Amino acid sequence: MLYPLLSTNPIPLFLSHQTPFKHLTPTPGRGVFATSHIPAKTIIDVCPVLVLGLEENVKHIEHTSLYHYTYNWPTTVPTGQPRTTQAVIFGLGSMFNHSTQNQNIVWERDTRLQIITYRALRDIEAGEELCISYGSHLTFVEADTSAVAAVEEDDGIEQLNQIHID
Ligand SMILES: C[S@@+](CC[C@H](N)C(=O)[O-])C[C@H]1O[C@@H](n2cnc3c(N)ncnc32)[C@H](O)[C@@H]1O
Repeated sequence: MLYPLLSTNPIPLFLSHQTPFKHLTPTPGRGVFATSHIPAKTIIDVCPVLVLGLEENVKHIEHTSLYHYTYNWPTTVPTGQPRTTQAVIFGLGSMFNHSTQNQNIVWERDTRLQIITYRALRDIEAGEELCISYGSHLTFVEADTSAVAAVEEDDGIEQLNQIHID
């Protein structure tokens, strides 16, 4: 069953439980797929986020399913020290699966505007799943067990530096 995602987004995408690429290990659950060619550097989506309080996250969210749909988000405690909390991503951002081997989407936080921008890392062909990197501290076993570990410091903060944006 394919769910078209065209109503609010000009990029041709669909949400599905299946990958049409048999040589790729399918990721569990739903994922986002391209319905036609997407050129490198295309902005896929700009998603607003809900930044969770540190205490709210530890006391509540970590004990719920929502925990699997949050991103690390930098924050500052009242004493001025930097800390990492979590943020809920609205829209497509919560539906991208992780891939070490086949990452084709990069993302960048804007902590002032509280948004995340997703962009094509390279040309993406019709039928390919759009995958991001969740970084190196996964809370699940990656479906593609042949994947090599992600670079330790790569938690997505500097990912847009990997591509040159004109
Ligand atoms: C943000 S959700 C992604 C959407 C999710 N597949 C769904 O159907 O709602 C993150 C969850 O997807 C699963 N997931 C994402 N990438 C994966 C991968 N490479 N291998 C195994 N599970 C993955 C994990 O259960 C993870 O906690």
